[in-house]
Amino acid sequence: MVGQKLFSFPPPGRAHLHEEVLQSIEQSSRKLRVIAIVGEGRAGKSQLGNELLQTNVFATAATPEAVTEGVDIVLDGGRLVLDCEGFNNALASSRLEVLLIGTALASTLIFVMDGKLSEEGLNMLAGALTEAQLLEKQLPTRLVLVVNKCTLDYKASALEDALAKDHGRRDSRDAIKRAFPRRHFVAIPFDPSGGDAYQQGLNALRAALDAESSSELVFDGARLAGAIRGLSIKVGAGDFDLPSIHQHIMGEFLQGEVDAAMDGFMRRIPKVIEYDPDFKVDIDAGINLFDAAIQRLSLHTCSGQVHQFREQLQGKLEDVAEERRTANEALGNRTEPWRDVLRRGCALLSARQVGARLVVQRKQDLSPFLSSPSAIRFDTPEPLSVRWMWRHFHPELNPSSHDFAAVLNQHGQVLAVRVPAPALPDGVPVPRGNARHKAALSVSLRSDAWVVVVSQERGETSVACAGQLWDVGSAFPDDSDYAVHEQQRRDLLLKLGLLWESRQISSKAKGLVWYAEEFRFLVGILVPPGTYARLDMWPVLRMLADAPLEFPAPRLRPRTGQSALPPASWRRAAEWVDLELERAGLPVEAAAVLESRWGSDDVPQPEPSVLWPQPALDDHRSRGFALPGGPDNKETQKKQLKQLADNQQRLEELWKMSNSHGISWDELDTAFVAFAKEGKRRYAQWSQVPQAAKAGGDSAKADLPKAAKMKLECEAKAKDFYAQFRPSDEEGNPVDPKRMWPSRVRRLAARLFVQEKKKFLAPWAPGKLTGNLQALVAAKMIRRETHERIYGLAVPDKEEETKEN
Ligand SMILES: Nc1ncnc2c1ncn2[C@@H]1O[C@H](COP(=O)(O)OP(=O)(O)OP(=O)(O)O)[C@@H](O)[C@H]1O
Repeated sequence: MVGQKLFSFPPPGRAHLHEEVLQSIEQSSRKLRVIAIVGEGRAGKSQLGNELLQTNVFATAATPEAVTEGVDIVLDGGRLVLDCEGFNNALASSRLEVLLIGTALASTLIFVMDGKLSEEGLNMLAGALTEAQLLEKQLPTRLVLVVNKCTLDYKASALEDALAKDHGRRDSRDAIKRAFPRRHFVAIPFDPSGGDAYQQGLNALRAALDAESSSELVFDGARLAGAIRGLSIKVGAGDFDLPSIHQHIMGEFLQGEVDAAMDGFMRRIPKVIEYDPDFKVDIDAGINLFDAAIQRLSLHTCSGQVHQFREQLQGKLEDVAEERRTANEALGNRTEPWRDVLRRGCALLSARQVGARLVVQRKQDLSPFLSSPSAIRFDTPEPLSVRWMWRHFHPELNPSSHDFAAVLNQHGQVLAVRVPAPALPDGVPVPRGNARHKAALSVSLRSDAWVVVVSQERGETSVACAGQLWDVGSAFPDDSDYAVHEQQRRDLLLKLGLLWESRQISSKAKGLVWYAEEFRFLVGILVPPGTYARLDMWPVLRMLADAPLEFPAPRLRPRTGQSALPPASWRRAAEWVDLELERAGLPVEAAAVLESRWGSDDVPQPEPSVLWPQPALDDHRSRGFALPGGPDNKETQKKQLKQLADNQQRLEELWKMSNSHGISWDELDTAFVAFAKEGKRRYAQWSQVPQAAKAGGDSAKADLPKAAKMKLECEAKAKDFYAQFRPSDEEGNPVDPKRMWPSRVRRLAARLFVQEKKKFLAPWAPGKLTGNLQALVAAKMIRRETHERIYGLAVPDKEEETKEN
């Protein structure tokens, strides 16, 4: 460890910063406290520095000439020790700059006086603090005042006693007191041999340095290096003053605290993994971290600057909170209410073919568009409502404005109206559609805003973003199911994918949040919230993102309702046959001993007819003949093989002879009757007054058959659906949708009713009886044929075996 020169004063005497030395500070990975040793010339400052570091790093000599010139430094772990040139040696140049540099940078200032606590020394110290502004912006520096080479017997309270004296120069004493609320006094006796008394003095100095060190200003290396550079520029230029230097260093320090609070906050903030309906980000936690640091250092006196950095922190915290909130909302497929208002408004306008253009502000400021003379800017943003949209864009109600755009802020409030669009840039192909579409495209090319356009001619809603314009079809969904069609959805995603690329969003996770957000916005204009939760965009988004996501997709609900019944024969024939063979004790995987001859010339299949081919029966007959597992002795195996060959032959005869064995006429009859009876009962339930209500004769509604009740229900549903698009009448009361669009309501109600009826009577629909009976016959035949296969074989059924023996 050796002392290195940080500042020197080559002729003509301007401060010179040694960059190579500064770099060692800059690269330090630790937080640094700065101990600056300043004071009178030849007072033994370098020697004290050596004693504190317990090694000879700073040059000392018993000469009258100055030994230390400029500022030497030693980096010792978390401590940066500054040994500064003395200021009042008659044999050296007196440079106040050095005193200023030491005072400005110090976390702890060791001020050394030679031999006695002198008035001149106190004045020098106060001289560095005289400016009133400095006192406003003081650094939280500690003072350790050392009288070195002392021959007098000072009390520990000597400094306080001296500061309490009134010599008619209260100013400098007050300055010291206010600048250094934490101060210590140490006297070190004159002793060239370094005896006990000298060592005691040094111990007192070390104790003073260790006391309250937690409330000291600390810098990280890079920030401290930045502060020193700034300082050197000011000192080098010669026009420095302490307040500005302090302000500069203070700024660096506060910036460090802002970053530290930000880091602490980021560690505590909840991670967005799944949608949390109670998601909340408490930005006060981050502010509190900053406030705690300020309080620890008693920095209240520099309130102006602290306030400024506090506000900067608050801004950053709000940005993070907003980003997390958006991510959470995106995961939950939620949307703000205003988007629903916008969607309903567009739906109404497009239904009535009223043209409109709305610019929705996103991150980018839209002020340049609003500065046009025709634009009307609201002092307080107006809330958006369907009624507002209707009145504003209707050409008869508002002839002066309907051709211009209305601009909304991110919260869906109207910022300005009558906003004209800039011309389309050269070279951009003119989109189909009218002037509104061109205007929308042009705004979207110049900002990140979404522009929603309702076409007057076609009554269609389109959205422009980042120079892309696409129709979202009629926002008035005619389909009672509200679903966005698969193709339409793919189109949107594809276009969003292009946008994503064009935005060059670097982080995948951030990109996905953005993506989800855009998607939500777009779909939010198409369909009511809630219904599009099932559009299930996550799989698509994951497919698009080739890198693993930072947060997983929401867990998909496990599939329920899997039927315990054998699968329907006509759909999953092979599975049904497997189950049947297994039930009879025949291993499905075992290699067949005899191949099936079904379908060969010897055993031909029947001609195709209404009932043939039956897939399950065909599959069953095509399976090879296998032996059930049994005792492994040769005698029995031979017997078993013979039996199997007999079984096959017998079964083949059956195939040729009989077309519907295994089921009796009676069984078929019973099945037919059961089907018809159940169907009749179900139909009665649908179309007749319930028996209980007939007997009881209670309220009028209970008397109605299910069909009539359903009719009323469907009508109400249809009305509900159209109610969301209805405008209000002159008094502001919502208009009855049945009066407004009678035929639309009637049509939708009829369609819903037919759907319900189909659902209720589905199992008894025409053709179902044939299907049912066919399945029954096939099942019975397969059962009978399985019995033929295992007849006489040693299936793990002991009784059969004994019978044979
Ligand atoms: N307590 C002490 N008792 C006796 N001698 C001392 C004591 N402290 C320092 N000295 C001696 O004083 C001399 C000057 O010390 P040093 O070189 O450390 O002074 P300095 O303050 O660093 O000088 P400069 O202002 O030139 O940098 C040295 O010879 C040193 O041994």
